[in-house]
Amino acid sequence: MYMDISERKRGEDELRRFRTAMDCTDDAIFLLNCTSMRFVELNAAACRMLDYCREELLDMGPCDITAESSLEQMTALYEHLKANSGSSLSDEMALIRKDGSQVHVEFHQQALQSGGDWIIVAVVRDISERKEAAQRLQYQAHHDGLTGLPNRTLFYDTLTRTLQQATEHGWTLAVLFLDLDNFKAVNDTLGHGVGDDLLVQFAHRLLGCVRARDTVGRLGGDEFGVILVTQDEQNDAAAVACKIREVLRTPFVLGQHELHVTASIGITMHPLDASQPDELIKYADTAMYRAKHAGRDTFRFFTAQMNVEVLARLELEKALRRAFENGEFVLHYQPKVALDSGSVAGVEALLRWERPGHGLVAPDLFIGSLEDTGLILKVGSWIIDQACRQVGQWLLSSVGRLQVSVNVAGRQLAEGDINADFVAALARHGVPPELLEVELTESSLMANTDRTIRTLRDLKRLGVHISIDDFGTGYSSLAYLRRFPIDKLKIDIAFIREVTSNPDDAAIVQAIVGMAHSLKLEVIAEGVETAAQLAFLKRHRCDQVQGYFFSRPLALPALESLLLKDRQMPLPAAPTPPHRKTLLLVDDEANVLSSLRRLLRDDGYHILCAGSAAEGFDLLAQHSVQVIVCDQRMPDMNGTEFFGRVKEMYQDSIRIILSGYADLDSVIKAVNKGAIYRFYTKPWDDAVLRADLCEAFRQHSLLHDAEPDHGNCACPASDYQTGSVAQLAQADGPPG
Ligand SMILES: Nc1nc2c(ncn2[C@@H]2O[C@H](COP(=O)(O)O[C@H]3[C@@H](O)[C@H](n4cnc5c(=O)[nH]c(N)nc54)O[C@@H]3COP(=O)(O)O)[C@@H](O)[C@H]2O)c(=O)[nH]1
Repeated sequence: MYMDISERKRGEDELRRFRTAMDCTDDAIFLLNCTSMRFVELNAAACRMLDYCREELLDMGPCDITAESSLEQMTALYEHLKANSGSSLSDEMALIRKDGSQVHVEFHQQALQSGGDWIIVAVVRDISERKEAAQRLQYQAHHDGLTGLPNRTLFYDTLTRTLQQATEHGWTLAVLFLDLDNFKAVNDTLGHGVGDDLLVQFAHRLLGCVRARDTVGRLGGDEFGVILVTQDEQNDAAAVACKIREVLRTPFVLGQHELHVTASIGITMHPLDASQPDELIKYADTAMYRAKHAGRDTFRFFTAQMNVEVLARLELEKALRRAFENGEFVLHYQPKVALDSGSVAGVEALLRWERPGHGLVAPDLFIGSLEDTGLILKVGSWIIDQACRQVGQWLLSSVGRLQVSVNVAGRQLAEGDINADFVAALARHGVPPELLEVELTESSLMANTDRTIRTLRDLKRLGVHISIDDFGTGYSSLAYLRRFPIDKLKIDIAFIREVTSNPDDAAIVQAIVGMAHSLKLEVIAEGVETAAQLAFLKRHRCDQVQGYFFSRPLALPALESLLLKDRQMPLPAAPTPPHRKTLLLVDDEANVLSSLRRLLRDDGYHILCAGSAAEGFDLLAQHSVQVIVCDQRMPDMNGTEFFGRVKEMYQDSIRIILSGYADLDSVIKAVNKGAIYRFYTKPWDDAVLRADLCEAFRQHSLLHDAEPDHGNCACPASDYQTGSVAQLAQADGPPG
């Protein structure tokens, strides 16, 4: 039996001719069945392009070789081509080779109907070289061919973009303009080849001075630009400028030449100096010229004030580095006094700098710089060692046991190892740990909490005492502070200054003492300067005080002579016993005070006189006063304001205004607030005033004494009926 196979042979011949024709082109050709989404035919160029063999590709679909499109996107595209059969679609995309690498292609696709099926014919051309060439051109147009840095055009574009972001996010930017000093001489004497090498090496060093997000560009010749996103405005910019100067200290090796090169740097700030890119670059250029005129190898800000500030800071930092090496730091000591006994309970070590040509410099002027530069780590360790050494020497001398507290700065706590410092110093000087105390501010505790807790627990285990300095200013609650193993709170000086006259401060101090004691913590008050503050603090059970009232911080010899003379400090006399009837008269006119004193001298009162409201507050802090008579018009504070405060701080007192004129408004307000018990106008009626004072003391005694006074007043009108002498009387009886 014979079969006619001529038809089949013709078909095979056609297919062979078709494949041969397809293989003749360098473009890859893919035929895809739209229903199966599989390739049904492809040419040798397709296999070469993607590095697959024909059989592998015939087992794959378009999604297996494209980097960017999903099946849904492909299907949608093919539906579009089917609907527009006859028209073709061209685009560029990336295909994935067998090894995962990508090849950039340009393709033309068309949909053809074949029987019941739709076939997509894709002709694909490798355009990698063209793309790379375009990219190369683009790069060359924006980069400096010698150093590879962004050129002026790209630097400008980058600055424009960064300025937009800075405006959106409220950042500050610094633009640095750098020019190599004497570069022309290098070119002229050593040749341009050496000059080029120098520029390349300089560019590398420059890149090492900035963070990844900053931009370094070559603006032309030996001029370079830097864009910095700053956090601390001029300090960041100055720090980078210093770093650049520092990296230039190492000589450049150029062939057989070794060159010392410096740069002049100008700095502008956005938004301070300008907000437009060309202005910022121009001003930085101007500032760079100022740096050149200042002698080269330096930097200048465009704004003169910044130069003053930054240069002064840098000068200070340089001097501080020398100070440590030259042993210019010393410790002074300020006594802390126990309020139950009056004895010196310990001393605080306070850093001082004996700066040549400047005398003794207070720490407020340099502690910040020690922290900024990180020098505080070395100086802080030295302070701990010095304090332990001193305690050890005292133990061996007639001074004997004395606790020393040491301030520890935030950065020291966060980055140093104060525990190791104490372990080493205590051992070195043979000192019992309980004779050392650390003072830490609330704010330094708030940062880096976990590490701080570990450090403080270690210190506590060691036996060193822990005190919170400047307490009350750090917005932390006592509940928060309980996480730290604290022994003592030091109330900030801000609350002590007006503690005797400001009801808020008085209330805060009382609350701190009360809460601290309930948590078994000791309390010390700092900045105590007056007997009144001292009396107030003693009365409100503060444990210790420190301040100029007893002693300023002293150099070692002065402290030792104080300690050896008498460790007992004079405490204020005990307040007037409450059973004595104490009357406070407050008037700025001395003759009024002496008339009143004369009038009342036989009535059995302990009379205190104050010439101002301020003196009145001081006397109130130091005595138990039951009745106060105050003038209304006084220069420092009027009577009603005075009594408004007194009412909050000494609620039991009975308060009487004696006025030469009637400012009825404020008096009525004060009466209604319960701040005033009686109001008299001058001249007063002697008998009435005496009788009323007598009654006021009686009322006070009735309300507040365990054993009320039943009338031992010497006043002739002691049986006088209350109320009848008052021009104005408060509505709801005596305050209390
Ligand atoms: N990290 C470190 N900080 C230290 C160190 N030594 C000091 N300091 C801190 O510097 C700040 C200023 O200290 P100083 O100039 O020594 O002032 C202290 C006292 O002189 C001052 N003081 C004391 N009594 C009074 C007073 O009655 N009135 C008044 N106006 N000032 C007074 O207070 C300062 C002590 O403060 P404190 O530490 O909070 O107890 C200061 O913040 C120091 O902490 C150090 O070695 N390391």
